[in-house]
Amino acid sequence: MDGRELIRFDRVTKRFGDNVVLDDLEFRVDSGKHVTLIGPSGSGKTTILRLLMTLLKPDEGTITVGGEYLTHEEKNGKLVPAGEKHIREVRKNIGMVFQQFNLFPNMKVLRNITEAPVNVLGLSKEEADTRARDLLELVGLTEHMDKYPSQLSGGQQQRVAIARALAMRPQVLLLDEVTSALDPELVAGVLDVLRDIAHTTDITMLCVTHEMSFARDISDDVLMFNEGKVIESGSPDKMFNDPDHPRTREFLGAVL
Ligand SMILES: Nc1ncnc2c1ncn2[C@@H]1O[C@H](COP(=O)(O)OP(=O)(O)OP(=O)(O)O)[C@@H](O)[C@H]1O
Repeated sequence: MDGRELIRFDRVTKRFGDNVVLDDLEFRVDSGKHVTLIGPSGSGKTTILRLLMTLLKPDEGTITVGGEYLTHEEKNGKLVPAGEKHIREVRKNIGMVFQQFNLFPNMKVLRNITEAPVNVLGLSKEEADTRARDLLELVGLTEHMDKYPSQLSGGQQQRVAIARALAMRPQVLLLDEVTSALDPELVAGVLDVLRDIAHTTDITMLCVTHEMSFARDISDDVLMFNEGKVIESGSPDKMFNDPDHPRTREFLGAVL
């Protein structure tokens, strides 16, 4: 599966009013790769993840995931705006973990994880339960499956959110600053789980983070964003030790 293009942004422009957030943006992510997006606040990193989740639409350009257009579909050889059904199908391939864990507060941990596999993928309750139990083991929360989210720490809630995203077996996992709402002592536990997933599964990851040592550990590629464009990309070794672009050097000098 490695080496095949999974995500493609083709000349994508996104504006909010006069603010051009993404400017004719081109980039690709191959299947199985772990890519980290870095760059100053406001450079458009979260906007990219939100476009992939179809929470936003580009003003210009196209985005494909697994060769399928996200916001368009082909009908009679023509590209037309995608219908709800098409968007739902493409979205099944994409999991996202947000800064705020966004768990269902009225459901116990196990049910938080089984809900979408049952309702969206049509798994039986037993199949979804087995899948959820395996994932709870992976994130180290087996003994908490009968609790409500409010009975867990923020770090534990975030690990449930990771398990919930993985339960859909997405091709790509989007991670948006997943530790930035956590107390410092809870960050390591969440990053350890994500390192484990990055190193033991073939899931594609697209990650926005300020945790540079984590980015170094898991990334195949690091993309530096500035003013809506990728101004430099490369291996973590290259990007963190010897970046070419002055703006990258300046940014990393400020955050490392
Ligand atoms: N819904 C929105 N309406 C208007 N402007 C928005 C909206 N969402 C984002 N923006 C603007 O788009 C720009 C890029 O935001 P984005 O959140 O993608 O940046 P970012 O690189 O993720 O920043 P950070 O590191 O601070 O999270 C910012 O100027 C932001 O104010």
